[in-house]
Amino acid sequence: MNVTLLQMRVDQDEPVDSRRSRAASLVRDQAGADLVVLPELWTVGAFAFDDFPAVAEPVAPDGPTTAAMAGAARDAGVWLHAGSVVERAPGGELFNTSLVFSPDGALAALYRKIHRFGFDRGEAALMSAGTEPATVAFPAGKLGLATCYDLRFPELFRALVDAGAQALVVPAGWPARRAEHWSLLARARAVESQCYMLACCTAGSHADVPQAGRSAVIDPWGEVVAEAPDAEERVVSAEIDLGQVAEVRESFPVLKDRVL
Ligand SMILES: O=C(O)CCC(=O)C(=O)O
Repeated sequence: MNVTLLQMRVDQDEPVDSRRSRAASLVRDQAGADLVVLPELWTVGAFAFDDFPAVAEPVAPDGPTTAAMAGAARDAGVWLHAGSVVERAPGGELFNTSLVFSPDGALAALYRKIHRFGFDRGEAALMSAGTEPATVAFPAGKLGLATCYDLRFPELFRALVDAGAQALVVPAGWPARRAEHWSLLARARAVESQCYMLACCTAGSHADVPQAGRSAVIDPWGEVVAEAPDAEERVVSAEIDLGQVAEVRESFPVLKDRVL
């Protein structure tokens, strides 16, 4: 199957509405792919905390990002992991919520980021934490969902493996300053989970935080199959075979030796 990561530029001088249209058109350009992935909080920028309340939107058919991404998935005929949005939940709280659409434009899954970044500031102060790990089954296999800072918490990935994930999808707005951590942890989670890793980060710079880019497709042996070389806007595509997950787990059965 073909997977395509859209490493979009998120710069604060581009209005949110025009970036939303641009994202929809980038997705439409990927007709023929099986799965397309966008980064974390690409509408506003993961570090543009001051703007979160103003862009917060419901996950509802008429929410602007839900509507645009459902339409783009349908037009392109692809499974779309639409990265994440600042969700305003019915009770008023904000969540960092990832959305997955099927090729008919239906919302197939949502995942509210469990580990919020910022310690006692930024996202951690403004947003509520999700509580449920999430997977989504699609024709080729099962995706496990996580978001950015979640990558630092291997226990979440163990839960996703136990739930049957064969590919882990991690949208991010990871800062360039810790780009080595991003690449290292993405590979580590692929190796320890014996899963594909689809790690899609933003490009550009917003709120004075240059982004890491370096989006990557990593196989269950930890080999990098495709990777953006930098933090420019890039389309990263790869052919993957989810059957390799079972092969790697059978030929090198470390997951069977888990004790805890
Ligand atoms: O863990 C990190 O270094 C970055 C995490 C982050 O930027 C985020 O979760 O938005």
